[in-house]
Amino acid sequence: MLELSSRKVSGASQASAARIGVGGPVGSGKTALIERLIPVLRGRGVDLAVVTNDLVTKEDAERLRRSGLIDPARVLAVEAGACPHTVIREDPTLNMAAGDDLEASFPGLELIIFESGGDNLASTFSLDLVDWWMFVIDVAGGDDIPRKKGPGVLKSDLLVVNKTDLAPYVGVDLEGMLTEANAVRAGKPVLATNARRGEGVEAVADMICRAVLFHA
Ligand SMILES: Nc1nc2c(ncn2[C@@H]2O[C@H](COP(=O)(O)OP(=O)(O)OP(=O)(O)O)[C@@H](O)[C@H]2O)c(=O)[nH]1
Repeated sequence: MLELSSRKVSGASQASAARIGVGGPVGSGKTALIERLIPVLRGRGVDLAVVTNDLVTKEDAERLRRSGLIDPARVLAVEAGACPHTVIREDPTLNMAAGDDLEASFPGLELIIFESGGDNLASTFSLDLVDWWMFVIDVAGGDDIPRKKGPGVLKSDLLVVNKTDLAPYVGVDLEGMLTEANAVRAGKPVLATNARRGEGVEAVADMICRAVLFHA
């Protein structure tokens, strides 16, 4: 804890990496979206690293390390061991420490992406951990998800509706779902993606670059 406090104090005089969260229900496509974002952001010159959260394994971290998209040393895993939101909201100490380790190992790091373990619609990130966070839902989860107004849908800085390609197969009116999502979020951004094919990922990267990294 002492080390974490020191980082925050010293952070005032030295640039530290922006920290963003990626949350959402189980299987909505959080890792798939991150796999798509990594090359797009790196292509724009963003120096980045990733912290994954899983319940009792390091599955997502191992998947990213094997992907060839990023130096495996830039991917750290946190095992939540409990409800995933506990370690991104109630007590994010383990994640903060993982972020600090990455910053110590990679001076000049500009962005750290924290992927939450799959959770429910009430999941949110502590702003002690991240500066900005997105919530990823998917079309196959049902077009009523925005209407249910869970905190993840309402409070996230960006809502991503993923798996747009599946809409015709699960009887979802994608345009209607996006309209409802925009309505419940009262002006906060909503983007649609197909992480399998990479569609919509540039727009997500644009938002990160503008809203978080303050790139022109
Ligand atoms: N058709 C389609 N499949 C997708 C898309 N995005 C992800 N998937 C698939 O959905 C499944 C779950 O994707 P993941 O990226 O593992 O989802 P996740 O949210 O990280 O999952 P957890 O970490 O277990 O919560 C995988 O089989 C992906 O290939 C998409 O846009 N379209």
